[in-house]
Order: sequence, then C-alpha cells, then structure tokens
Amino acid sequence: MSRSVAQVGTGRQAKVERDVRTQEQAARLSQLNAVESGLCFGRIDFRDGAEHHIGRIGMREDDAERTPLLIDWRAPVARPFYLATGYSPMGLSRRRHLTTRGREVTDLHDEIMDLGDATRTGYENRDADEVLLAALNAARTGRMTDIVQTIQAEQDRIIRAPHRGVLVVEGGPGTGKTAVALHRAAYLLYAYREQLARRAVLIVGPNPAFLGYIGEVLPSLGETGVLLATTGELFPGVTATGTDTPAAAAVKGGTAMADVLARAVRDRQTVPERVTAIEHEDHGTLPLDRESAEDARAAARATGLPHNLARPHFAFRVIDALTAQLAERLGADPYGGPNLLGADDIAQLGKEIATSPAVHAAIDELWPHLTPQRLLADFLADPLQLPEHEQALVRRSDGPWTPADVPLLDEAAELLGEDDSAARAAAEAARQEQVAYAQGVLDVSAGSKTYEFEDEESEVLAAHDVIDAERFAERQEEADTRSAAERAAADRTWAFGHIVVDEAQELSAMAWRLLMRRCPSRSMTLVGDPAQTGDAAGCDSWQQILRPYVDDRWTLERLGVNYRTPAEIMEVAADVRRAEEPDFTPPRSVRSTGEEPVVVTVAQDELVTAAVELALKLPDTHRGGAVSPGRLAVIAPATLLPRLAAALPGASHGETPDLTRPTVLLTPRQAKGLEFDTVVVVDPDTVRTASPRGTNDLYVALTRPTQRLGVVRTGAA
Ligand SMILES: Nc1ncnc2c1ncn2[C@@H]1O[C@H](COP(=O)(O)OP(=O)(O)OP(=O)(O)O)[C@@H](O)[C@H]1O
Repeated sequence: MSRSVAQVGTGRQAKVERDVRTQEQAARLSQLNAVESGLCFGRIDFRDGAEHHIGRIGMREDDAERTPLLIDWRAPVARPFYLATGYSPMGLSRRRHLTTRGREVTDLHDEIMDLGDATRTGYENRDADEVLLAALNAARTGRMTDIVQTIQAEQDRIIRAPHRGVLVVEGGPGTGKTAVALHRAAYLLYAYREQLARRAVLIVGPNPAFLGYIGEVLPSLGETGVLLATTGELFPGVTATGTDTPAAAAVKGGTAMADVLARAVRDRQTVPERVTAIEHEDHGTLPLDRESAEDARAAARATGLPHNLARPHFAFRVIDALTAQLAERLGADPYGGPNLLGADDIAQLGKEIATSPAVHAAIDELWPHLTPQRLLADFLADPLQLPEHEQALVRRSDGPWTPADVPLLDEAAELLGEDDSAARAAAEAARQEQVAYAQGVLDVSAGSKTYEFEDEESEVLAAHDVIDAERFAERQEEADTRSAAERAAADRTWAFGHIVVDEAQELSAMAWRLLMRRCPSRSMTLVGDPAQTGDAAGCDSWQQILRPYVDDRWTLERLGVNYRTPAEIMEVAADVRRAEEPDFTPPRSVRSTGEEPVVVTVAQDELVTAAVELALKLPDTHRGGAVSPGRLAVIAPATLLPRLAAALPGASHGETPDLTRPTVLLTPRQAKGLEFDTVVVVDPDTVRTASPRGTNDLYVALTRPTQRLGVVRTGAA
C-alpha cells in the first residue's frame, strides 16, 4: 500500500508533516556527520557463520528487507565484541578490530576465538590489548575521545547496568570513570530511548573547561539529547561569574544552609511592633495591630505553602481584619444597637480596602513578594541567621553570583515558590489552541478515509485511528524546534530522565539538594573518587551524600585498573598518599613505559625558570610511544601562574583555558578530570599545604600524565 494520508493533506497538515520530516532528517544528517570518523570499528564472526559489523550507530541496507549493515555497539548482539574471551568465546569464532582514517581502513587485528577454526586471514596473532595500548599511547588532543572500540569487560558491565536507581562508580585516577559515565549515558539513551529522549539526560561536571574537554564524546557516539552543565549553570537566568573563598564556599555548601535560608524567609514574614497605621485614601487611618497581623501570619503559614504562594492568604486575612474594623467604626449604632451596615455595604468596604494602594504597601512591608535573587542578596548583605563566626566569611553587599550561590538560589526558589497562575493560564490557552489545531488535522485525516481507504480490509491505520487530539497536540509540542535538552536548560523545574554526575565527590550538600530536585525518579549515575576531593565543601563518603535521598538503596561498582597513568608515575603519586595513609593502594596501571618521572630540586627563586626549562625539554622524550609530543600541562599553585604565564607566552591559562593548545597552565583544581601527554608539577609542597585537602590536590596533579611526569620542587637552600 503506497497511498498515505500525507498525499491528501491540506496545506496546513502537509506543513506539519513536512516540518516533522525536515526536523527528523536534519537530526539524522547531523548524527551521520558526527559519527563518520571511525563509523565501523569491529566485526564479530560467529561459529554458525553469522557475521556482524559493529559501529557507532546502527545502519540498514536500503533494500526491501532493510538488511542490517552495521550493528549499533549498544545492541545486545554486539556484546560479545566486548565480553568474549578465549576462555568464554560466547559463540564467536573470530573478533576483528578495524582501524580507519577517514573512509580508509588502515589496520586490522583479528583474534581467533575458536581454536578449531583453521581459516586464516593474515591479520591474526595479535590481540585486543594491542588495540587498547595503541589507544592509551596515542598523543592527546585536548579533547576526550570515545573508547567505543576498546571498552573493557568491567566497564561494559557498568555501562549497561539498568537505568533505575542510583549507581555509584568509584575508582582511582585514570580508571575510566568519565569514559564509562559518558558511554553509559549513550547506552541509556539507546536502550531507554522512549523515556529518556523526552526527559533528556543531564551530565554534571566540575567546571566549564572540563565540560569542553568531554563535550565531543557523546556527539561522536551519535547522541545529542544531553545537557552538559556545572551545578553553577543550573539556575536559568543566572550566570555565576564570581568566586568565593574556600571558607565561604564551605559555609554556603553546608547542609545547615537549608535551615538557615528557611529562617531567612520566615524572618521576612513580619508583624508590627505594636500597631501600624495605614492611611487609607478614603477612610482615613486604619490601624493594623500586632495581634491581627499575627493571626494573619499564623493562618498563612498554616497553609504550608511556599512564601509567595502563602502571601495572598496573609493578604486576605489582613484585608478581612481591616474591613471588620472599618465596618465596626462606620456602622456603629450610636445607641448601642447592632451594626447598621448590611452585607452589601461590608462587601463594598472590603473592596475599597482590597484595592487600596496604601493597604497593599502595608501588606508588602509585612510579607513582601520575594524573588530568589532578592532574598539571597539581602541575606548575603546581612547573614544574621548564620552563627557569628560564619557571617563575616559570606557577607557580601554586591558583586556577581558565584557557583556556590546557585544551589542557594535554587533552595530559595523552592522556599519562595512562584505565583505562576498568570503564566499557567497563558500556557493552558496556548495548549487549547494546539488541541483545536490538532483536532483540525485529525478531522482532515478522518475525512480523507472515505476515498483513501475504501478497502475495508485495509490494515493501514490513519492518524485518527491511533491518536486523539490531546495526544496529537502533545506530539506537536514535542516538535517544538528546541530539543528536550534545550528546553531543560531553560527550565528550573525540569525533571531529567537520568543524571550523570562526574567528579561527584566535589559537590556540596546544597548542590546535591539541587540535583536531587532535578531528578525525582532518582535515576542517576555518580562517578568519583573520594581520594581526589579538593573542594572544602565536598563530601567524604557516598553514604553521607546519599542517605538523605535514597537511604541505603544505591549500588556501588568499583573500577580498579588505571588506563591513563603509567606504573612508574603512579608509584610517585601513591607515595604522596601513603604519607597520610600508609596502607594506600593505587589502582593498578595497565602499562608501564620504563620512563621514571624527572624530579628537579631547586631554590625557591628558581622554581619558575626550572619549570620552564623542564616544560620545554620533557615532551621531546618520545620513549612512551606517542608519535607526537601531544599536549603539555604545567600544574602549579595559583600564586606562581602569572610568572609562569609570562615565561611561557604560548601557553593557555585563565578561568577557562583552551585545552587544545600545545601548552596549558593550570592550578591543581583546574586539572581535575583532565589528562595530558606530559605534565610538569611545580612546587608540590605548596600544593600539599595550601588547603586542608592539599594532599588530594597534589595526588590529582601527579596523576594527569599519560606519558611523562616532571616535578620541580624546592629543596633546603
Ligand atoms: N577501555 C578503554 N579503552 C581505551 N581508553 C580507555 C579505556 N578506559 C579508559 N580509557 C582512557 O583512560 C583515560 C582515563 O579515563 P578517564 O578520564 O575516564 O578516567 P577517570 O577515572 O575519570 O580519571 P580521573 O578520576 O583521574 O579523572 C582516558 O584517556 C580514557 O580514554
């Protein structure tokens, strides 16, 4: 049956269909462009003769049977590509890794899985480890790449874990936590597309530079329905460009802030000391006494509504009290009889009070309408609700918002609530209009039935058979040109289908409250390493983070192999931790390069010169196997960065450094989550002693290289 509803559509209906089709095709085109590099990277041959090519996305032949051409790596049938071993071949006779450049195959690696199979291709006797090692040794580009060709079995299990509930992935530096988290997001979007495409997936990272670093992985896997953000970016309309001292951030991030802000809101619900005199435009002075105001406040609070939504309750009570009082005065019978005013007169008085600007001003004074920004700015200017020793740490009367303010704004928004009745009425009107339009489209579809589908036996279902106007309107809403991720970014109350948090150990208790609000389903993947916690407001244990939200209903998975840092470097890094924790065992490095880290000891005033010298020399030692020197990072305490920047003019540095440049200057905190072929760590002793979690910062800095490490330290003069 080649006829379709589209052929008889009206202009309007045809336009809807054309728009939808255009959008689908544009999305498909950009997906195809994004996955082109390394599109097909493997092949699995089964003993029964079946053969599948594995790729970044699934593709089918353009024939009548839609014969599969390329199997999506996430499909169940592709799993043996990642899990089969000689011991447990999962039905495979051969596994092939293909390496490509553009559209050209540049290398093949065949692994024989069935020793009884005598067929040979000439590409055997090499195994998957060789492909893995080539990937690990490749020069870095300043952008994370996907690992879809070489996902290891322990990683595969985590990537494909069911999407419900909270999954915590813990592992030392370089164990692939970020890589696994991103591939898991791609997997979930594939396996639960219906649920997740509508609700979008949120990926939270520690800073914008890190998000830039990981930003190309998901598109290269064909997935774009994802929002990448720091917690500082999750309050629409606010750009947090300020910075806090670590001590201020720790106060702002602490659990106690939820109560502190709740108290700050209550403190804005006031009553007059004794009595407040309202000068009514027509009726003279209306005294509002403390007791009436207290009654109104108690009634408004008893509603349990957020501040701004409870405000009308307060206002009505006050207006009632003033009306009763005025009626008493105006209608009093001079001879002591009952009040002379009738119900209509009293209603009229009530109206005059309710519309009086003076009354409104008085209500506003006692119970002001507040925005989150107003409340927080007022609180920070005079943080009376905090213990005295903390007040000075956070006090601020102007300046830009900081990332630590954002969870507080979110908390304030919850406490205040938004009187969005006008916005909701407008949205409902728009929805009704869409339903009416959708009904029109469906009527056309139904009308066409008489001559289109005269064959009563036809199994073709037209739109009107399967969908009603309400749902059709919803579909059209989905065809809103913005993606779910874009809509989510603009909506503070959006509930994401899944949230992935990278470097999860860094988030403060208040940031967790914000994230949990964005994920009522608690479908989350949290990855991190408490041994790398740098932020003073960061958490020490998963238990502590999660108990308030899911109690002990969460699953922990551990990754134990370090794919980034060679064994020689890991030993040096582990020693730093052992100074505090003698039993510390680092993750096992998957490779060693035979290259020991270079440690230079100089006098304090020679630190910069020695660091620059090492930075210029070290990348040229190529023994690690990288064909080009790749990327270099000089990681130093913030105080040394200006001098280092002056001595290394080509280096990128600052708030959001360009990681694709050959040389980058970073503080240890900025280096979190990143990696470079060569790293020079300057003045480790200062890094270690600069903050309470300085050892963690130094550990992070030392575990960033994929090939070479240099350390420039001060020695006794
Ligand atoms: N299966 C794999 N195949 C190829 N490369 C891998 C694999 N697993 C991890 N890697 C590489 O190892 C490096 C470290 O991975 P990743 O950054 O995800 O580790 P991490 O655990 O998040 O580290 P950290 O905690 O130090 O930030 C990356 O270059 C990543 O691509």
